[in-house]
Amino acid sequence: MPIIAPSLLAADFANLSNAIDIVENSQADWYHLDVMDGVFVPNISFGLPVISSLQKHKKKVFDVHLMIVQPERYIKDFKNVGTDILTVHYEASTHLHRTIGAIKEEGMKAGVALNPHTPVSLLKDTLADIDLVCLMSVNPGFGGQKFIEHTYNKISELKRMAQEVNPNLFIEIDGGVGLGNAKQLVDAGANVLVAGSSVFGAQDPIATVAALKNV
Ligand SMILES: O=C(CO)[C@@H](O)[C@H](O)COP(=O)(O)O
Ligand SMILES: [Co+2]
Repeated sequence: MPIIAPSLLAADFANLSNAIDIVENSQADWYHLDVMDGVFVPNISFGLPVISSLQKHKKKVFDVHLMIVQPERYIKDFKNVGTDILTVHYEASTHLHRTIGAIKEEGMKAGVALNPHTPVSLLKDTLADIDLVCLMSVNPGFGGQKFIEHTYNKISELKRMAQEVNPNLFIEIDGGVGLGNAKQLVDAGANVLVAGSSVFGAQDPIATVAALKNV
């Protein structure tokens, strides 16, 4: 069964306690928290103070997706607000190997996200040290976008690479994921599905999470 990580970007920010209830009372496994700085991506979402407030109410895992420049500057800060898995973008990380090490030194799992245009082969020399690869299946910055079909090829290639050096790798798909493509993504090798609008935009978010979990 895939890990389901609802993205709070699609939740009602005036009613975040409802979003917490949905994650905690459903078969969701992780909170996916999209942090955007308006520089790496053309949008600004939320940051440390909001995540700190959520921390007091959560029991499940915080999967933080940093869409910011110089993510290495904030590793300790995200640890301090309860982050379990910290994902930085390949494209924003000049010294990726050092950043991965620094995340792990803080006791978090280390993730690397790839934009749709970034080939998975670029992770050849770091894959053994990474806990999670987040394949962006939309251009980062916004929820509710159309899934990019080429992602299936990237999943298969990454799965092949991981089988050799890191068979427990989390292969996370982020963007445009819903009931229409979840099974095909899992069949291709994904084991973590991020779902924003397909969960929080659904009539029954808890039932939608259950359906995604049981594809
Ligand atoms: O990181 C991002 C967008 O940049 C995602 O996590 C979105 O929040 C996913 O939203 P949906 O495509 O599922 O609506
Ligand atoms: Co994300």
